[in-house]
Amino acid sequence: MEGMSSVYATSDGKFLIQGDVIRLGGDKLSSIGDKIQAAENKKYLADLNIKDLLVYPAQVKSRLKVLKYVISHGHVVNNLYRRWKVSGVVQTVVLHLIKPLLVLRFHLQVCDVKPVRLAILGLGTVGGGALKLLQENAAEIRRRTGREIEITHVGTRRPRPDLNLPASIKQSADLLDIVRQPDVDVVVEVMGGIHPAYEVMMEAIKHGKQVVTANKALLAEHGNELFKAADDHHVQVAFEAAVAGGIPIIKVIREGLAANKIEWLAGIINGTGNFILTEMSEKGRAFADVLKEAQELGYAEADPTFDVEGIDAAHKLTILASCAFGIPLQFDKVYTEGITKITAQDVKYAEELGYKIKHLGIARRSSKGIELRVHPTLIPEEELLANVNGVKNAVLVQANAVGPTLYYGAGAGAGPTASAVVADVVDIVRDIIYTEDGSGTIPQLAFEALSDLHILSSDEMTTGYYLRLNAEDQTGVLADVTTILSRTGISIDAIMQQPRLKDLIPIVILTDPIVESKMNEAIAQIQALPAIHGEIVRIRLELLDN
Ligand SMILES: NC(=O)C1=CN([C@@H]2O[C@H](COP(=O)(O)OP(=O)(O)OC[C@H]3O[C@@H](n4cnc5c(N)ncnc54)[C@H](OP(=O)(O)O)[C@@H]3O)[C@@H](O)[C@H]2O)C=CC1
Ligand SMILES: N[C@@H](CC=O)C(=O)O
Repeated sequence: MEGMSSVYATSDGKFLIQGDVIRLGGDKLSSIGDKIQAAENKKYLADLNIKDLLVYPAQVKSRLKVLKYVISHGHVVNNLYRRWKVSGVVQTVVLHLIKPLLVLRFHLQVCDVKPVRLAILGLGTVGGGALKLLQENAAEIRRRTGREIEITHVGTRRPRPDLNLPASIKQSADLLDIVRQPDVDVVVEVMGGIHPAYEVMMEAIKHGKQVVTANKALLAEHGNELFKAADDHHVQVAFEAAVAGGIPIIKVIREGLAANKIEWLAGIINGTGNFILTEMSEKGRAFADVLKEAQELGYAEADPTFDVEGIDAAHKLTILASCAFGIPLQFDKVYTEGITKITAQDVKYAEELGYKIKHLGIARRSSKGIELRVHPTLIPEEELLANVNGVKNAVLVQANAVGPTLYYGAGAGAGPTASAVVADVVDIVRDIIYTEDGSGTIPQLAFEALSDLHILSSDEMTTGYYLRLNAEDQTGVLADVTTILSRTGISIDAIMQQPRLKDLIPIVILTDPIVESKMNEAIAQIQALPAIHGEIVRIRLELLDN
């Protein structure tokens, strides 16, 4: 038995420890060491009502810690008191339970086996999806957590008889009241928006409830306050669903890549935007028509300008960067550009040069600080990211030990997002079972301490460029343009003259990476040339190769 790390028990009254021994409940303890056979220990163990106990893998390492655990869980012990009519002080009771196990180098946790109770706030695409998933996969989830999950409340703005909810689930529009209820352990906030979501989440945290949310807007803009409040109240705010839908990218960055220094990440992180770009470029469909379909499919935000103007991607990038670099959430410092200005003409020219235009969120660390930017980007057509289409998202992460890794999957929609929401619920149920207060063992934003690294302004960011200008058909114009670029220190990677359009010659130039302030300077000078007409189009370009 020595060195054995885990203790297991079933909740049906039969209790089993792997290895040499053990069975409790109706049966007597048998064939353990001398010490556990001592009359005193035997008495307490034999008297246990095992139905009320679960025993889990070793968590506590010392007798002192065990005592601390017991004291902080007085309510559990009090239940045992009542049920077993045991007299004496709490610590004595539990020490007697624990003593034989310590002798054997096991560690025992005494837990209530009541279901973990959820309140789901918002029953739209994500909330409805989560409800369905919790019902459909209940048995599998129960097998994973070892604990029943029961939905006790749903928060809706209007009654939803169409959902045929069981009578045991209480429905209310008073969200603050729901999160104060004693029969709620975990609040799942999937209604979106800043208000009243912020107030409701704060109230839940103050009442010691664990929180799961898909609300990237709220986290990106008020996450620093919310995570602090959660830390102060020893609860978690879990948010896997807030970034890249069903891709478990938060877990990857926070846990899977924890040994690495992350250098940069670049991702397609808005499903609606990628769906629109794909349908437009592959099927020639109109922007408004595809957006309408994305809304019908449940992909778009309540306000779809968040999707098409890059705000949703900026919210997500804020969260990703915080977890990747250990910095506070700083949505206001993300350079943000959407997809509304991408034209079929630029998509065609980019393709002729061997590039695809994708809407990317990029977070990169350099010696000068951190770049946070969201914008349409030319990327080489052979890059995997260039071939991520429709509602799919993908995030490429460059980290110093593992190198580049790529994560791909559905970025929006009921099923994929519910998958992430329910995975967070599962993690929290496990934490409720295994940790002292359910507050979890992993820092919410991946680092124990956040550092205030400098976030670069857009002027300080460095990237390659695609420029399109319309020039009069005159000798010397191209020479003037290239002279300005070279005087500003910008090196040209490719140059392409297109057939005349309405008396003007479209000229496309690709440049090597250059700091944006220099590019602004060059564009201003080129724009001032008398032979250049209309606004110069600039799209950033990334090779994603370092
Ligand atoms: N859709 C997706 O693919 C994804 C969405 N998310 C995020 O998940 C959250 C929910 O999105 P989604 O499900 O698409 O949104 P929906 O608009 O489909 O659903 C939101 C639900 O919340 C309800 N609601 C809104 N405000 C309140 C309120 N004050 N009181 C009670 N109920 C309220 C709405 O009620 P009513 O029906 O009355 O309007 C609706 O049922 C958002 O934060 C979103 O950004 C994250 C990842 C993917
Ligand atoms: N509107 C969002 C939904 C998921 O986050 C998107 O389209 O990506």
